[in-house]
Amino acid sequence: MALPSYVRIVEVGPRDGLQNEKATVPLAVKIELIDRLSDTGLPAVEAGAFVSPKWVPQMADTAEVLASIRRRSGVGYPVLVPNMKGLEQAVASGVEEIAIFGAASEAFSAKNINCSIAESLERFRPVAEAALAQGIRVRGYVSCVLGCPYQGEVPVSEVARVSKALLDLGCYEISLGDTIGVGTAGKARALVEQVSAVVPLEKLAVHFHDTYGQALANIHACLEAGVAVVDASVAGLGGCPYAKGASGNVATEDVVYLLNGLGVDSGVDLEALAATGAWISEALGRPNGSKTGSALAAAG
Ligand SMILES: CC(C)(COP(=O)([O-])OP(=O)([O-])OC[C@H]1O[C@@H](n2cnc3c(N)ncnc32)[C@H](O)[C@@H]1OP(=O)([O-])[O-])[C@@H](O)C(=O)NCCC(=O)NCCSC(=O)C[C@@](C)(O)CC(=O)[O-]
Repeated sequence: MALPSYVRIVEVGPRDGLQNEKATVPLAVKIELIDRLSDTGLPAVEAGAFVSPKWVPQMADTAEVLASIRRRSGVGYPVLVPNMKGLEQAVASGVEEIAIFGAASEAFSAKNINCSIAESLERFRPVAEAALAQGIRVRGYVSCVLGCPYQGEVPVSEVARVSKALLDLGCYEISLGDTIGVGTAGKARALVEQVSAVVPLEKLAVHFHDTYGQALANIHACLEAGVAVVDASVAGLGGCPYAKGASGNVATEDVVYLLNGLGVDSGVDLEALAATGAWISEALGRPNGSKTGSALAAAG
């Protein structure tokens, strides 16, 4: 299949990237990160999560973050919502988009959101209904699509089943998450081909963590299979609190560099993005997880 001419990048650094940071990231840093990312041309910047602060303390100030960011026209600021309590907070914060998040692995579902897959889908149903009734868009995540940190292999049929269930709840897009970054290009492509039998290709996004260094290869394979939405995290920030050892998402800078090389438009200003990646890495006191960002910084 020909590559798409435009790829929509969903920046997840301020949520997926920061949620695993041990030290509390100051509110002002979160706000500046989101504002700087919004200025790079990214169409969506995931801004936080209305989850239990006992489970993920780093996201506890999501309402304050949303109250202070400069909401740029044309940029979406989705937030994660696991239940009705989270939705109430999201609505109070004036969000226009939420993401509900399930898993294709029973073991991960239990660790991450403390319920079975079936229970999670029943929990999401009223959340999606109420959100849609108020004009709030709903995105769906499926975790562990190419492997689970607790149960190992995950059948593609389960990924397809949960993806379809989220689509049927009203999600406009399903993001397939390789939570622990174990996937390889052939498996990623086969996954997209099989899931697209039940969820239209144009409603699929891919979300690769780079634990085994395969994320870019996987993304390329998925683009060739017809996917045109890619999640990524500036400076490769992140990891999942419920997937020990999993590294961050693929770095957004690396994805933009790949797309530029392929002649695929993303609308993102790579220089501004790389400067933001260098800045947040320094602010967090961690090495820049983007190869492209590091190379651009070294080149001056
Ligand atoms: C789902 C729950 C809430 C169930 O947690 P639970 O303990 O089963 O829930 P509960 O309903 O029994 O409530 C327990 C306490 O949490 C409170 N509570 C309940 N809900 C909320 C809420 N929304 N906001 C704030 N507080 C909440 C509730 O009020 C109560 O407080 P208490 O009475 O003990 O003081 C919990 O397990 C949770 O918050 N999990 C979130 C886990 C999470 O955020 N994981 C990371 C994101 S997923 C991810 O990273 C993967 C992804 C998306 O990136 C894709 C990929 O890479 O695979």
